[in-house]
Amino acid sequence: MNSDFCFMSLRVSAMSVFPPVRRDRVIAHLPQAFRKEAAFHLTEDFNNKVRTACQEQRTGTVGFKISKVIVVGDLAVGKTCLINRFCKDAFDKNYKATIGVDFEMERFEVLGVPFSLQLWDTAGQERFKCIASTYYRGAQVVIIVFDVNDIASLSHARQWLEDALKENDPTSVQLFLVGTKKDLSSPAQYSRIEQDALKFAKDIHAEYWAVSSLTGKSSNLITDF
Ligand SMILES: Nc1nc2c(ncn2[C@@H]2O[C@H](COP(=O)(O)OP(=O)(O)OP(=O)(O)O)[C@@H](O)[C@H]2O)c(=O)[nH]1
Repeated sequence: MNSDFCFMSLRVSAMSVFPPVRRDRVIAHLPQAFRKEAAFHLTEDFNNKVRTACQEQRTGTVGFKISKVIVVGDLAVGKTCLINRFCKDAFDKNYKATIGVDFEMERFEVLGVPFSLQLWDTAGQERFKCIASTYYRGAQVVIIVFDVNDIASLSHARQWLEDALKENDPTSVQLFLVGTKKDLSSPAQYSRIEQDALKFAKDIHAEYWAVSSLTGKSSNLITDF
């Protein structure tokens, strides 16, 4: 079978299997950073080159683009809740440890181009680390999660980063440092840990976010990938 035909039938069958992209997954404007001190960009909107490239891809034969995202960090810092808030707009207050890894897929449309994220939720518990780390390879994005109420979880972030980068090319991976459970900290407590978090994020060239999966505040960070 001719390869163009193959591609077309794949595309048609994929279109008939998947429902339309959710309205809030249609990205027409460049999402803004949480803190300008640790951000990937400070521009207001997509670069014209990006817009042109997307326009060309929209009419061309480019298929579905997929990025792999791995979410790492200490146990119970809130990795699963972060993903559940983003993917299902849900929050569960009962802790259920991730065993090995879990997986979610989210579809987007960025400037008219189909785009999917594979989100790999990894276990923070030491005894599952070995299994989880076998899924690190091939990541385009690493999200290192810490609890803004637990300074130790921030100090362990460097080790999580090193482990994730052992399996990936450090020059082609985008990093996010995400503080969770912001609803549990007072403004004074939060601003103390934020200084350290921003310093670390700048040091490793990560974009910094602080979120609450309970309230849903700022948990749209993933649209920023
Ligand atoms: N108040 C509050 N609690 C949270 C938040 N995020 C997570 N939690 C709670 O923290 C606990 C752990 O959350 P999980 O998301 O399961 O943590 P995890 O990092 O995935 O844990 P492991 O799978 O063991 O690595 C649960 O009881 C959650 O309800 C948050 O933003 N605010």
